[in-house]
Amino acid sequence: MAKVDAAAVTLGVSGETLMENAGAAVADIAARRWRDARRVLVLAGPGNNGGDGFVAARRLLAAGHEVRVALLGERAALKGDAAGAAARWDDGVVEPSDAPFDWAELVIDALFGAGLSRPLDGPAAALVMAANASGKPILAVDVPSGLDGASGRAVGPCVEADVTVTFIRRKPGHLLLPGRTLCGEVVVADIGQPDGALSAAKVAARLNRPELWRAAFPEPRIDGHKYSRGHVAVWSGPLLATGASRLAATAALRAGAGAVTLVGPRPALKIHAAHVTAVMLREADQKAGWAPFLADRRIGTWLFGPGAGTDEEACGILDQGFSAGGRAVLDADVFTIFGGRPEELGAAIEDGGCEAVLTPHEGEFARLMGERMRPDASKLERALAASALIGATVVLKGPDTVVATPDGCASIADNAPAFLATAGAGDVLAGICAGLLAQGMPAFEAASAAVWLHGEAAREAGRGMIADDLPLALRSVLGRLDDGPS
Ligand SMILES: NC(=O)C1=CN([C@@H]2O[C@H](COP(=O)(O)OP(=O)(O)OC[C@H]3O[C@@H](n4cnc5c(N)ncnc54)[C@H](O)[C@@H]3O)[C@@H](O)[C@H]2O)[C@@H](O)CC1
Ligand SMILES: Nc1ncnc2c1ncn2[C@@H]1O[C@H](COP(=O)(O)OP(=O)(O)O)[C@@H](O)[C@H]1O
Ligand SMILES: [K+]
Repeated sequence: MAKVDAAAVTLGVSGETLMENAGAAVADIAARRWRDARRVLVLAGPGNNGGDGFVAARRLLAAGHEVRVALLGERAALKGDAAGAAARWDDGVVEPSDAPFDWAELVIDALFGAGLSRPLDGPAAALVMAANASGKPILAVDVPSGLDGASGRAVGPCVEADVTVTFIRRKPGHLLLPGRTLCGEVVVADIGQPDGALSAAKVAARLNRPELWRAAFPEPRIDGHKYSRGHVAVWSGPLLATGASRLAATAALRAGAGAVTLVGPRPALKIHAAHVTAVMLREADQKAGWAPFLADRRIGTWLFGPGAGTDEEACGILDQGFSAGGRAVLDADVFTIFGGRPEELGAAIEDGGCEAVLTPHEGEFARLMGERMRPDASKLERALAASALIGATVVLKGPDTVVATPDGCASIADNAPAFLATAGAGDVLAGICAGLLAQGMPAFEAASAAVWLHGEAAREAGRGMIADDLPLALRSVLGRLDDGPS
């Protein structure tokens, strides 16, 4: 944002104008969201975030509110645009220890924004804790003070906001946990930045919404047939572990793959046969495994991991997949098989000439990556680093699922409901992803679309859903996608 700011100034919009617009947006949202709040307490910090607070204070006063400003630091020490904004605030300021929380009906947190450089301590920490303890509604400017906007981490005390008004674009910290929960509702305000200012910053991550991947979403063709819609082979678990692969296979079919085959040993197939109809079954003998099938039918996409096991046989089957090349979705047991050896996983993917998508949850990710990640790296940085190291698209799952590619693209999702955390949900996600890859969708778009559809399917199915409900719920989600932008 500092680069965007600087570019805006070069393009003829001054920092003073940006700050005035930022403060005006804050005042406007405060007045609209809390119509009945007459008494507003603004907590202003020593930098430009505090400057935004002074602008908001002046505008709210002009609009008829009673306003008090508690300033952290000396008024005379303010610099640049913040000093200008404070100079246009004609009233006095109070010491942080005198901040009138009992009097206030709304608190505006303009202590620290993008310039936070270390955990809050001393008077800043005390003020944040007092704000949280006050029980009054809090509107945070840019980010809740104490939150690192780049990572979503709060290493020290942090404001727990009801609404956060940020500028120009959401930052990763508004989406990554715990940031998302500390922000409350996030409102993005335009502050008159000139066209072209944003291109000054390399935007690595985007919010996962259909706009991101809709153009690459596969459309069935009138002259198509089932094999032109892609054929997915899913390796089945053994007799007593068939459910996971069956969930994945069903989801791949619902996601639009033309054909899906579960491949595995006969005893397992007998269980599958009692459950599935449209999904095909193919026996693979222990020795030859699925190599002949993958080669014979020119299966373009294969999925391995859910319920697969980690024994010697499973490892052999996985090797055969790599040798077959094509597109691969690797999940679950793959991260145990390659635990602590991500480079070797990368080499196997490269040697096979595969295009791979990996779908670990945090536990599997840690198992796979061992000690390789910096402890303070954000979820976004970790997914990007793993993706670059392994040479595969990485879907790092959770409430804030990140999709990352080796060339540095990323999406962050915010649409999964908390009740999606249920056994088998991950298998369904892997299946949706395979179904989209099989239809020729590029890996980043396919993985991002799969994550979004998965979250929407859970919302559609509603509370009480189980993983088995998700594939069917995809129908109405896909139907809405056809209706246009959501
Ligand atoms: N396009 C933009 O980027 C715009 C940014 N604006 C505002 O400017 C803010 C960024 O301003 P700044 O870069 O001045 O940064 P901040 O105002 O977030 O904070 C910087 C100040 O806080 C001090 N500080 C940092 N961490 C501290 C800690 N833990 N304890 C005590 N003091 C600490 C620094 O020494 C510095 O004085 C944004 O968050 C936003 O609110 C808007 O005014 C206008 C447009
Ligand atoms: N708190 C949460 N809120 C929303 N979605 C979640 C949450 N926790 C996990 N998920 C999602 O639920 C799914 C669980 O997958 P996973 O852990 O692999 O389960 P399983 O192995 O049982 O299939 C993932 O898609 C993950 O992103
Ligand atoms: K703030």
